[in-house]
Amino acid sequence: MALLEIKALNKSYQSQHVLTNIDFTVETGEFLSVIGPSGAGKSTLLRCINRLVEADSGEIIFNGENILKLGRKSLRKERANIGMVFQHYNLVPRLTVIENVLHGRFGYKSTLQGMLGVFSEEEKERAFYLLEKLGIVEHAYKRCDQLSGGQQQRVGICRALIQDPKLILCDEPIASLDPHSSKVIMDYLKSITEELGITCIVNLHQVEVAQSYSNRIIGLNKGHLVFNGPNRQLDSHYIGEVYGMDTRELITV
Ligand SMILES: Nc1ncnc2c1ncn2[C@@H]1O[C@H](COP(=O)(O)OP(=O)(O)OP(=O)(O)O)[C@@H](O)[C@H]1O
Repeated sequence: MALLEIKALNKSYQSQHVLTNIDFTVETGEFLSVIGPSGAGKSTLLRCINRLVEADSGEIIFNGENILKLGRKSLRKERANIGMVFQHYNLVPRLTVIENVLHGRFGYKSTLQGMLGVFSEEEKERAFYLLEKLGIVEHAYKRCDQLSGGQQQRVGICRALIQDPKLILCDEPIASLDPHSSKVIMDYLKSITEELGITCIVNLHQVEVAQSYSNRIIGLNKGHLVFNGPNRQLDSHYIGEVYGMDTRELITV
């Protein structure tokens, strides 16, 4: 059974169709990129999956449950299985790295435990292990606003991983980073998928990054799914379909 199955998903804002009849499935362990021009609906698609944005119709079957039908309590439980990595990191800048990572456990805590910052020794050990794995353990007690963008994004990935998720949604995780930091982040995301068996869906602006890291690519154009295939199949014809222009033009953009 697929880990995630999206069926006839629709989303509009006011009268504007942002996602139209989207269908695709994601298997466990896949590294899937979503590409498309600005405004194509990539972020909206990702946010519908964990219901940060409410879809209008369709089904999102994750882990055997239709996410769109879940009540508040079951949604909270299922969301713990879905980590999210954001373009602008979404960390609490005045808190330390380790505190930000532990925030990833909030989905498993009562409100009071969360407010009091009650974490087990096991959770703290896991947080240090992940920081070590992502090469930033020496910054554990620094405030997050003292770190570079690439380091903050690694904190964001640790926060997602400590949830122990089955799926990680990454919304343009490298859009604010320089080429070197972007490579470091993409390499980490890829190795996480391979080593921990976590499925990754990554929104990307850069076609060549999608081609070199993904098993499969999905292309959106104006809210329509216009490509869904293995990365090697995304040739200049399909790139033109996704970006809605002559690909010779794309090379000069
Ligand atoms: N909260 C909102 N209210 C109204 N319209 C919105 C809202 N969020 C997004 N949109 C519109 O929906 C469309 C798709 O936006 P979305 O952010 O999903 O695209 P995207 O492909 O992620 O774009 P980008 O690559 O520029 O981030 C855009 O036209 C956008 O203006």
